[in-house]
Amino acid sequence: MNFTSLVFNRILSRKQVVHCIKKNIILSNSLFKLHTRKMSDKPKIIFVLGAPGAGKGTQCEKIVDTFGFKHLSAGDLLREERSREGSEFGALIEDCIVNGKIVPVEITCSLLENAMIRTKKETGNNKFLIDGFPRNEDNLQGWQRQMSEKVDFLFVFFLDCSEDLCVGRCLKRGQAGSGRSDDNLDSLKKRFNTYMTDTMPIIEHYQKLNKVRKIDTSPGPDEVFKSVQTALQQAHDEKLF
Ligand SMILES: Nc1ncnc2c1ncn2[C@@H]1O[C@H](COP(=O)(O)OP(=O)(O)OP(=O)(O)O)[C@@H](O)[C@H]1O
Ligand SMILES: Nc1ccn([C@@H]2O[C@H](COP(=O)(O)O)[C@@H](O)[C@H]2O)c(=O)n1
Repeated sequence: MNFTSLVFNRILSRKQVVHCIKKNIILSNSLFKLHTRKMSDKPKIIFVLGAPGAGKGTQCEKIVDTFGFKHLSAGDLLREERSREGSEFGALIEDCIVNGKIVPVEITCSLLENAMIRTKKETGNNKFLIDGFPRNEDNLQGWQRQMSEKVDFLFVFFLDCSEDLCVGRCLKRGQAGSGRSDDNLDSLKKRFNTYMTDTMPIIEHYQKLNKVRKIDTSPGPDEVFKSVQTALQQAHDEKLF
C-alpha cells in the first residue's frame, strides 16, 4: 500500500500526517485537504426545517436520545430571550412570534452561536441539531456571514407534512396548555404564509445543493422516527459524523 492510500484509508493519524509534513514527505494537496477535513473538530451541524407542527421538536428529542446530538431550537432560544429580564429585544421578538414574522438574524444567530459555545464548554458535545433555522433569506445570509466558516454543515432534515395535519397538531398543542402565544388560528395562518413564502425557498436552495434529506412526518412519531433513524444511520455510515 502506498502513502496516498494509507492516508486515504485513514491508516495514518493526524499526528503521523504532521510528522510526514515535518519530514518533508509530500502529501498531495487534495488528499491533505480531505484528511484534515475528516479530522476537523468544528461543530457538526444539521438544520431541521419543516412547517409549524411538522414535528421538528419531537423528532429532535428522539435524535438526541439515540444519536447524542444537542438540540438547539431557534424558536425556544428566542422565547427564552423574550422572557429574559432586561432583554432589549423582548417586545420585538414577541411581535414577530405572534405575527409569524422572522426575527432579524443578528439576534437569532448570536443566540445560536452562544448556545453552541456554552454546550461545547459545559458538556464537550459538538454535534448540533439546529431546529427552525435558517427560516428566510436574511437567516441564511447572516448564517453564511457569521457561522459558515466555523462549522461543518452536514445537511438539512426537511420534515414534510400537510398544512391541515400541522395546524391540527398546533391547535391541539395549544389546547393542551402549551402556553405559546402563536398556537392559535390567527397566528397559524401567518406562520404558514411565512413558511410558504420565506422558508420553502431556503429548503429549495439546499435541495439544489443536494443537501436535503426529506422525511414524511404524517405518520405517528415513532413511525416517523424509523425513517429519521435510517437517514441518520446512512449519514453515520458515510462518516459525516
Ligand atoms: N408524527 C406526529 N404525529 C402526531 N402528532 C405529532 C407528531 N409529531 C409531533 N406531534 C405533536 O404535534 C405537536 C407539534 O409537534 P412539534 O412541537 O414537535 O412540532 P414543531 O415542528 O417543532 O412545531 P413548531 O414549529 O410549531 O415549534 C406536538 O404537540 C407534538 O406532540
Ligand atoms: N429562525 C427563527 C425561528 C423562529 N422564529 C420565530 O419564532 C416563532 C416560533 O418558532 P418555532 O420554530 O418554535 O415554531 C416563529 O414563528 C418566528 O416568529 C424566528 O423569527 N426565526
